[in-house]
Amino acid sequence: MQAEALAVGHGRRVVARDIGFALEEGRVLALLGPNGGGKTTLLRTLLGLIAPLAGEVRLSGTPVARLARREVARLLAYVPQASPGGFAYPAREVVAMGRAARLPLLAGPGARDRAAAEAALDRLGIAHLADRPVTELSGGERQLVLIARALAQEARCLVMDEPTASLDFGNQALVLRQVRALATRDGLAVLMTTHHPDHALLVADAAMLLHGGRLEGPMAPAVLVTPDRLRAAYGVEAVVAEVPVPGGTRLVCAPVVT
Ligand SMILES: Nc1ncnc2c1ncn2[C@@H]1O[C@H](COP(=O)(O)OP(=O)(O)OP(=O)(O)O)[C@@H](O)[C@H]1O
Repeated sequence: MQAEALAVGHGRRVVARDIGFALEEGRVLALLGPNGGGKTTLLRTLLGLIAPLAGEVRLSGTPVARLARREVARLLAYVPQASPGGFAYPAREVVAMGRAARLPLLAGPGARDRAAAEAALDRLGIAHLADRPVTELSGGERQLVLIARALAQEARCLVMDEPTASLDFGNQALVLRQVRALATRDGLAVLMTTHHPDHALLVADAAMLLHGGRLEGPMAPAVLVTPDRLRAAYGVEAVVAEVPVPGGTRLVCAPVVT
């Protein structure tokens, strides 16, 4: 996926301009930014749901605007936030819904589609949840089901809207581990929005910060995530420091509350 000289917004109101980045296979790109900074607006533009106000988004070299929705879905899979509620479909059925873009219109899933759904459940280590209604799953499990649904779509690029939102500490780590593995092991291109600069440091190859109508980056997370930038974007003091972890050290970002 590539964005070039992109301006995004609603109607005639520009939310951000001069946006440029390329997302490559095998890489995780994190999109940071304060509430109202424009992350959702940018994601919706990348998905072809709202038109760019300037510039263009290309998928496999073709402008998204020239692709039909089903073609976009074959190249790009969207993973929404896991919200409670919804219908009590078994996880297996929810994952099989990811095949819709690959089916002839009005056709039900066939053996190949069922196999792709099973493979996606397996890949995320949630095959044992296949028959459980998604409404009875934990937030982390539900998020993994939604990622599996995107995998079943067999697109090479995943766009995730805050995959760790409203997850507890353990489930955040569980989902982040899978996000990293999807890029490293499966060679997928992953763009994820996050409210946690630390998550960008933890799993992303590159990070971008959207605020004040501009996009900073992409650049290495360790270069982007600095106390000065976090103060400017979020109005908060933060420390970024090396801490020992098994096998070495890593940069950690934490807010300072006085
Ligand atoms: N449908 C819309 N019509 C007009 N303006 C909108 C619409 N949706 C969002 N906006 C405005 O666009 C700006 C960016 O909002 P957006 O939802 O993209 O930010 P965000 O970074 O995703 O925020 P959050 O982190 O809170 O989800 C805000 O000023 C918002 O009020």
